[in-house]
Amino acid sequence: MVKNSLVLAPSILAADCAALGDAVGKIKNAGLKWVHFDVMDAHFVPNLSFGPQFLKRLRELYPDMFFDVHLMMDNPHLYIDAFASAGASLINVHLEPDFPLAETLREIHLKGLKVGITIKPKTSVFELAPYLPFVDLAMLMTVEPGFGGQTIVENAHERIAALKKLREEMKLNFRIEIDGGVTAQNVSNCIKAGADTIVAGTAFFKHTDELLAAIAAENK
Ligand SMILES: O=C(CO)[C@H](O)[C@H](O)COP(=O)(O)O
Repeated sequence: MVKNSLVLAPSILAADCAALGDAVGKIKNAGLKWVHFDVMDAHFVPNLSFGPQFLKRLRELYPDMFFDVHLMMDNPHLYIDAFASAGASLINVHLEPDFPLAETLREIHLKGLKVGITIKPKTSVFELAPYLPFVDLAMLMTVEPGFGGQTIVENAHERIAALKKLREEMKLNFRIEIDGGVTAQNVSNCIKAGADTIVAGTAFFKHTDELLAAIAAENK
């Protein structure tokens, strides 16, 4: 059975956008290594966020942090080079848009980065299967992507458990990441269902101590 270490990846989407450097500092001071970057193109999702130049500057300030880059974009393959050069540690692309997905996963891997794939809440977990042998991490969006601060979808636990079962059946060991609506109150059940990599924006930046305590309780 796969037992990946538990990782909390705070999303800086929920931080003060005028002080992103301080936000990464807060993550580091909490003893965490992963930082989640939500990149939005106003096409795949109805919102815009940050581009590679933000990542590049934060990489200069924080050379040792793990930058988990979630591309919510229709054409993510056109930006792999830019985000890799800017300092991404992992690049995560969605399954849903029409672009050369398999080639893009290979390109991310060949650049020496960790490879992630993501699905929206209404996409079947089983659609991930052909790509799972080629990724280090599979992420389930637990809200409709585009905005922070939403409520977690009702079937999050079932979807996490289904992905965990698929991972066991396929004898793989990719990480299972969840993103959206995670709180100190619901994180334990998500971890029990099989999530090992937790993205949290609002909960981390607004309720830091409660979230860290809830995760620490599951990490014993
Ligand atoms: O990908 C995202 C939105 O598309 C965010 O990462 C996600 O919603 C996390 O934010 P919060 O923890 O505030 O729900």
